[in-house]
Amino acid sequence: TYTQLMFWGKKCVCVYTQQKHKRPLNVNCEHGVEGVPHKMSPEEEEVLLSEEDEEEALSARPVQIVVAHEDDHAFELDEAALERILLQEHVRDLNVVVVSVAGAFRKGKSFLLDFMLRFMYNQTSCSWLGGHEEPLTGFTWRGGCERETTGILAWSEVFVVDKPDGSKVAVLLIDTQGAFDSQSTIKDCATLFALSTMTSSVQLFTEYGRLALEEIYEKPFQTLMFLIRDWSYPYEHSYGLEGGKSFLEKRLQVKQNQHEELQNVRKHIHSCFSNIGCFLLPHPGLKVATNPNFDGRLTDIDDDFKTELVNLVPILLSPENLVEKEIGGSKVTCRDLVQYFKAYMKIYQGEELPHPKSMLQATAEANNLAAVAGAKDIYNKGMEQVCGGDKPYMAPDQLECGHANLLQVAVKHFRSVKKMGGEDFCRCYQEQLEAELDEAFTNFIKHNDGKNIFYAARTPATLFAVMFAMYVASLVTGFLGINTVATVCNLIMGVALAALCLWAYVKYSGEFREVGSVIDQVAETLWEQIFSKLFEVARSRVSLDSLITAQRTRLASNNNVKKKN
Ligand SMILES: Nc1nc2c(ncn2[C@@H]2O[C@H](COP(=O)(O)OP(=O)(O)OP(=O)(O)O)[C@@H](O)[C@H]2O)c(=O)[nH]1
Ligand SMILES: [Mg+2]
Repeated sequence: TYTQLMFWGKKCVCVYTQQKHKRPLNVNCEHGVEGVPHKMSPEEEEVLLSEEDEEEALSARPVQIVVAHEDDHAFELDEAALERILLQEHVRDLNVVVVSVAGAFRKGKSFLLDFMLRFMYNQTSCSWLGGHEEPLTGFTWRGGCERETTGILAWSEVFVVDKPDGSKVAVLLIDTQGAFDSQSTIKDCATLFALSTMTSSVQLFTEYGRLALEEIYEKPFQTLMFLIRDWSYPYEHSYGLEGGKSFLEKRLQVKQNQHEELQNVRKHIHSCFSNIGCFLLPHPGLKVATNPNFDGRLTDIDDDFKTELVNLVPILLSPENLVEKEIGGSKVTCRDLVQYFKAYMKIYQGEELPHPKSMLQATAEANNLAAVAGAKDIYNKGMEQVCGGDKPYMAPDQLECGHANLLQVAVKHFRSVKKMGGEDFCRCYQEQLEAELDEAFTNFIKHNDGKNIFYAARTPATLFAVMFAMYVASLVTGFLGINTVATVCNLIMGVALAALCLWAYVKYSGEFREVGSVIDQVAETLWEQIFSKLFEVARSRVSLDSLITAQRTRLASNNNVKKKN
């Protein structure tokens, strides 16, 4: 599932109405309570610091994957951090479930994610909500009216969950910078919404969804869950999923007298998501909202809120409800997700608000790149089996045969993956794949050659052979009295000897490597021009002999048959 949660409160709606072009669904709810500024004493800060240190030491923690640069409103993907999380051996090939929370700032997104973390860590226990006096930790949250989360963070531990159908999926939890704070521009908000959730900036998003639909005829996004907090009308729509459903149905109704823009949003949203839900969550109580010393412990939270939280989190995260993320109708693995992140990030580097079309192109590009990466992986794994580091040297023609087979398998895999962008677009990536595999093959050849002891001994052997040939030639020519030729031969022998000594020194010391490689190159040329040709002649003679013998035996057996007849 690419599950999105969106937060709406009264305050957020006010901000929306001021930005009339970015106006999303007209979801309203009142009593949006803003947290109270929490001024920390130096001692508290110290405690916090030491807690931070402790957290650093623990392996599981929030990791910044998209960094927001305040001065120039730019976002930067920390590729290394993202890869460290998603390319871990045990998850990289699993289909991924991305649960991300986006919405207005200061609405308790990080706070909610921390309860999700508790669920992920204690799924099997019915008391996953935690101890009554236990402070809430995980993604950093706090009270106050200043924003806390910036950029995008992911939980460093990707959870591996067994689904009831026996498959394993990887669950990634993502926290995003809140939108509509006083420092962010509209582009910042749109970028973050689109990046982390690809849903929350409704206009950009629904437009993108429509374009994507033209091409693949399937709903491009999976689950969108509106989470409405501090719901205070349970007598009209009850708390939870049922009440949320009836409320949302009312809000998503298309009416004749509505502005066209509002009508479009409502029409598109249904065609974009396979599953739209809404959950009405009660107010967590005044201690949560106004007490600066509130640390997330359950005793300070209202019972109604806790009851609904226990209903909400499993709806999103229990194994039977986890649906893998799909793009263009095919499931996305953790490895693929890295490509999508990179591709989407690229289009947000420009000055302008990204055009929906470019987002579609980026998806198509990432689709193809992910398929290329998958195919390359199949090829590399296969070649490792054929001629990996622990395998002995193999004959070049056998190696070539292995390469040709695996190339075919890899290309077949690439073609079988469902991709966007059309045939011509895919062909470019197929060509890229083939070129990359050819390059990989050259490396495999070198690696294989390195294992051939004679290959390593080629340079000294060639030099020895030159010396020997020159020695014999100088003896013969000296004997015949052609002294000039004998001297030249002696000279060449001397040069070959000096080259041999120099080569041995370079190999031993690792110094003057350029000189070493020149000697290697000269020796290789000599080898290829003279010695390998000699070998070939010898080999062809051998095969000629064997051909003749085979012919003779065939003739003999023919004669025997004739005799018998
Ligand atoms: N009124 C209300 N407050 C809540 C709710 N959930 C959490 N809070 C409080 O909201 C405050 C902000 O929580 P955060 O999780 O840091 O909020 P955020 O949305 O991540 O904020 P940014 O990272 O700044 O965007 C905290 O004091 C929470 O105790 C809720 O359902 N209703
Ligand atoms: Mg936050």
